Amino acid sequence: MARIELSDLAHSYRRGASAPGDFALKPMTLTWRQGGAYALLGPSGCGKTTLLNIISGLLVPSHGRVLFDGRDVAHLPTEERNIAQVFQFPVVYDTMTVYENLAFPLRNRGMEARAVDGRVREIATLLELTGELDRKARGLTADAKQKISLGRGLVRPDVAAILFDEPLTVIDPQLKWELRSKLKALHRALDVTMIYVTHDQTEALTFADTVVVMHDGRVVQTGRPDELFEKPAHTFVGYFIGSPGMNVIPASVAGNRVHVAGATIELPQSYDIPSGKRIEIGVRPEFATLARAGEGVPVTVERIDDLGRSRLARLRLQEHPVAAGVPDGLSDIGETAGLILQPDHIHVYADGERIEPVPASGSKGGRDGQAL
Ligand SMILES: Nc1ncnc2c1ncn2[C@@H]1O[C@H](COP(=O)(O)OP(=O)(O)OP(=O)(O)O)[C@@H](O)[C@H]1O
Repeated sequence: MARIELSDLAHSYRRGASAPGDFALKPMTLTWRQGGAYALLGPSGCGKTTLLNIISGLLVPSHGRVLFDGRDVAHLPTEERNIAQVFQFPVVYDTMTVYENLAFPLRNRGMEARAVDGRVREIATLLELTGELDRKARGLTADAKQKISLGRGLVRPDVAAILFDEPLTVIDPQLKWELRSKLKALHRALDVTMIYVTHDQTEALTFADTVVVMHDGRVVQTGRPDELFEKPAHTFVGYFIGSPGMNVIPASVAGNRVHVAGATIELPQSYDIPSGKRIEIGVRPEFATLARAGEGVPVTVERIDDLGRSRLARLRLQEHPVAAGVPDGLSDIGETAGLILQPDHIHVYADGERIEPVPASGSKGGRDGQAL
């Protein structure tokens, strides 16, 4: 078990890389605490696998250090890092029984037979594989094989961390729910650091205590699922998490006043707006409400989606798409309408980064690296 620190880490697949665009991973400093359940979340191509491969030892970073409990392992191969990995597709020995597959990583490390048996049965119970232990892996379904792969990843009691790379991709949707909650329970039972890579926000938010959101080779936010929802640190996080995502609207902000499309909204706090940056406000559809024309910010109605228990308006604010709730009593909605944004749920962004309101005390904190 280990605390994993990535210190000034960056990676480029190109030789002589210098421009930011050359880097699959831009410089980052992160600490993953022992025993945490982490999800590494981001769209395809944002650098998740690159980061995971650097932690596991499949890739040597072009810059920076990878510390396991303070020891630099950046140049050590996977076998010397004490890491367990579960990949997208099952890795099982078809000719072995389920029991032998689960026992393999333990026997390989010279664990004595009685301890192997105890551990294999413990993991089999947790994954509900006890009834299958004597069956050959060959002939099992892809779902069952992936369960064995998960078991092989989880079986070693001595690992520094278990890395999961989109492990539920091949799993039937119904079983996905079950396995995800099982993984969460296993995490609690085994007290091991788990890093779970996914591009699926539901998987990330239901599995992890801490979600690390990546975008374009950078970590744009780390936080609890509710923090990512309530205070997206970057417009990308607001947009990527939530369904539909956060509305991002160009605006001008002065002190505690937001000016958008000719309307003015007073915010509960003031902002120091940096000059020369793109200023936007972000507000989730949950805190945006459709109103009659003449109220709030003028918008054009594109359509109203009936979601059964509620209605969602798809709007245009000038040329920008916006989603907002429709109050129960509002009917006969024409092409033009108004939009009410809840001031205490409006965030202000400069070049995509969230700006904190001016603190009442006037003190500002600095930040070096991120402790996850
Ligand atoms: N072996 C490689 N050689 C060159 N470029 C690579 C290599 N592997 C990845 N890249 C590039 O690095 C960037 C990050 O890729 P990476 O696979 O880490 O992203 P990802 O978030 O895991 O995406 P996906 O979910 O599609 O695997 C991408 O631009 C990709 O094209």
